[in-house]
This record gives sequence, C-alpha cells and structure tokens, in this order.
Amino acid sequence: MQTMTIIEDERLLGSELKRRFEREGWQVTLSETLADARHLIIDLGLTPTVVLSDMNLPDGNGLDFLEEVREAGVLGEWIFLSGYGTRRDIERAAELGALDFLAKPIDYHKLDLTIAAGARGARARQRIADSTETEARKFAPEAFIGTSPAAARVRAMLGQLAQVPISSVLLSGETGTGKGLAAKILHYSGPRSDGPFVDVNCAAFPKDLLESQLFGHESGAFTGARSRHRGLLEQADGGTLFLDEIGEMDLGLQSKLLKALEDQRFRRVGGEREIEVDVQLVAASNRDLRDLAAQERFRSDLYHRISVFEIPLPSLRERKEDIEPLVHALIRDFNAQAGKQVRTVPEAVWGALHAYHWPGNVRELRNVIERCVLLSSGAELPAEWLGLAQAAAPDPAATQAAGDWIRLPLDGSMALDEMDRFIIRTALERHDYNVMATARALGTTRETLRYRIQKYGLSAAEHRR
Ligand SMILES: Nc1ncnc2c1ncn2[C@@H]1O[C@H](COP(=O)(O)OP(=O)(O)OP(=O)(O)O)[C@@H](O)[C@H]1O
Repeated sequence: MQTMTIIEDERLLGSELKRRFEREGWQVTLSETLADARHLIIDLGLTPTVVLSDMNLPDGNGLDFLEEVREAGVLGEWIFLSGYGTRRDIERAAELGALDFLAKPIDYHKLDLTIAAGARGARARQRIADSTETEARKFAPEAFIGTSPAAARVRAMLGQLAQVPISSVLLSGETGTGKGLAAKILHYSGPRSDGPFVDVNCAAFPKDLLESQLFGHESGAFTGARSRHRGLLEQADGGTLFLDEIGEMDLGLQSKLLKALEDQRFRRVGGEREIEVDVQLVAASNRDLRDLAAQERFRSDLYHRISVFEIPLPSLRERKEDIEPLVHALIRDFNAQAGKQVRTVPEAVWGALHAYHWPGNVRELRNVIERCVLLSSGAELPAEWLGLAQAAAPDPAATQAAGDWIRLPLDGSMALDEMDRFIIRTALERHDYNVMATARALGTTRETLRYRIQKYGLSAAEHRR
C-alpha cells in the first residue's frame, strides 16, 4: 500500500487532506509539528512514499527538516504546500530534490497530478533500489564460498578493498577460479554499487574493434562507423569496468588505456573532445602478467598501475577442503532451479570429487554438479553422471579422431565443455599447433581460438611453431 505523511499545523486543512487521500486508498499519517514527523520518520523509520509538508511549522522550517531527512538517507517524494514561498525557498526546495512547491490555497487538480507523478517516480526508484539490493546481497564477500584459509583470505581482501575508493584492482588466477565473481563482489558490495557494472572480455575482440568498444567512436571514424558510439568506458562512468583477459590486449591499446586510467579522460576514436569519466577498473588475467611484462608482451607501466592491489585467486586443487561447501551450495542452487530433491552425496562421490585435479576449477565443479542434479531422480547425487575420468582424458574408445572427422559420445559421459576442449586440442594437434590454420579449420577467429586455448589450459604458446 502507498503511504503518505502530511505535515500541516492548520488542523482543518490537515484533516481534510488526510480524509481525501485515505478515500483514494493511501495510508496516511498526520503530524502537526516537525517533532512529531521527526519521531515517525527518523526515530521509528517510517518510509512514506509521499510527504506533503507545510513550510512554516510551529517548531521549525519544513526545508530544514527535508535536509535533515535526506542526510538520514530517507527517500520519498516531498511536496511543499505554502501560503508564501520566497524565490530562495523555491530554489532551495529544488536543490534538496523536492518534487514540487504548491501555493495555498490548494489547487486539488494540480495536487493530484503531482502526487500521481511522485508515486510513479517512487515506484520506479524502489524497483531500482530493490534490484541493486538483491545484487548487493547476491554479491556480498560471503558469495565467495570456501572454508579454507585461502578462501577466507580472498573474502577478507574483497571486503576490505570494496570499502575503499581505489582506482584499480587486479584479479589473477586460473580459468574458473572466480575472477568474474570477485569483480562483481568488489562492485556490488562497495560504494559504487548504484553505478553500472560493465564487463568486457578483451580476448573476444580483434584489436580495432576492442578499441572502439572501449573508447567509443564518432560517426565516420572508420569504414562502417555510421553513427556515434558511446564506448564501455563511458558506459561505466560512476561504476566499474571489468576487463577480463587483459593480457590479451594489444600493446598499443594498452598505452591508450593506461593514459585514460591516469587522466580519467580520453577521446573517442575519431573524436576531438575529451570525455571525462569516473571509473574503477577491475582487471583480470589467467596469465602471469608480471611474466608477460618481463617478456615485453605486456606493458610494464600498465602492469604496475593495475597491480597495486592484486588479489590472487587460488586454484581449486590447492584448496580441496572447499569442494564440500561449494558442492552443498551448488546442490542447493540447482535443486531450487530445477525443482530437484538431492539431499545426500555418497562417500564414493566425495572420493571422486577429491581425487580429481579440477583443471577448470570451480566452473568445472559447477558444471559437474549441475549435470548430476539435473539428471538425478532421488535424494542422492548420482555418481554415474560425474564423468570426471573422461574430463581428465577422453576415453579413446569413445572418442574417435582421424582425418577430418571427430566422433564424440552423446551418452552424457562427456560434458559440452569437455567436447569443446577435446575438439580444439585435436584440431591443434592436427595442425601442428598452428593457431591460424586451426582457427580456419574450426571456422572461427584467431582471437576466439586463443581465448579458448587459454580457458582450457591448452597452452598452445609452448608448442606453437
Ligand atoms: N569461491 C566461489 N564460490 C562460489 N562460486 C564460485 C566461486 N568461484 C567461482 N565460482 C563460480 O564458478 C563459475 C566460474 O567463475 P568465474 O566466471 O568467476 O571464473 P573466472 O576466474 O572469471 O573464469 P575465466 O578466467 O574463465 O573467465 C561462476 O559461476 C562463479 O560464480
């Protein structure tokens, strides 16, 4: 139900307004003094959708009270009713975010329209606040699950760094260790949670496209740039830009990024005007950036700039005690999503989960548990769908790879990701680890292939000739 607080010391007018809006379905409280309104709104935490307030009350000024209420963080649309408001009062009301300033005697038609607009605005704001709150709850540091000392360290660092205004954080770790999750925790549990969270995978774009994605472009900046485009840096203004796989970024683009980070301003591609932004950067890499910098394959000045605060995310095989809490949380999630009833995990399954080396880390664990829960038919997590042995090394009898063909089992023993990995590895072997030729054979781009090679730890770089 919509709630309204009326602050009015003219008793007759106050009761008339109260009756009128109660008839229209509002839940109304009436205060004749600011002290009473303060008690309701600040002390008791009443959160009215709309406040109709007189300006001059026996114990103070309505504008001062609005300022006090805003400082206490209370939202709500504020409408002033006043017999005589000076220009300065009207300006101050606007500065404090009041919705309107209506003169007495009241024009009820106008008041109804203003209140309807206020209620609409309040509902929209509430929806946004609710969704931000849900994200904030979903991405609190506790969302990084694990009872190991290493997981506790990550949670503590995320909690600490989220609270301070820092311009960049580096998340390092193997694929699937939770870098994306950590980036969201930094954003949604910090002071920027109301701002945008924009993420981009640097490995997914060729160089020129990544530049215009990040910095935007003016119309006609290059062939195909028909209209002006606001880049991701601009879109992330007031929030966080998450640059995944930053190690894949071209060196020239890295220096442009470094300059933009240092100045907090940049130009769109083909643009003259400098655009100012306030962006926090969270960068992630599953490659050792220090190593890449030593080999001059990553700019060391950019590395130093982004690695002031680095959170290394441990692999799952280094903290196997976390498998248990992760499995319980994942079962809970997938039970709820799929309406399943898995309650117990047989000892043999725990044994297999602990024995496995988890090259794809938590992402791989998540896929395995998802498959088992979805295919379950009772209270026990079924062991038959684990498919862990195949994940380590696909069964040569089940998979056949010869000539231009690959044969894969479609009996649930291999997950889609495992098939993807197997196809890429086989194609790489057949093309002597030549990335260009392999990409052509798979009908994909070099960038996409490189990304998958990284993701699956196929380390073509060591073999590339
Ligand atoms: N400690 C954790 N607690 C709960 N969920 C986790 C944890 N670590 C990872 N996950 C989940 O595992 C999945 C993979 O994690 P995420 O995408 O964050 O990994 P990543 O390190 O960014 O991988 P990549 O380098 O391949 O992009 C996500 O669904 C994420 O929510």
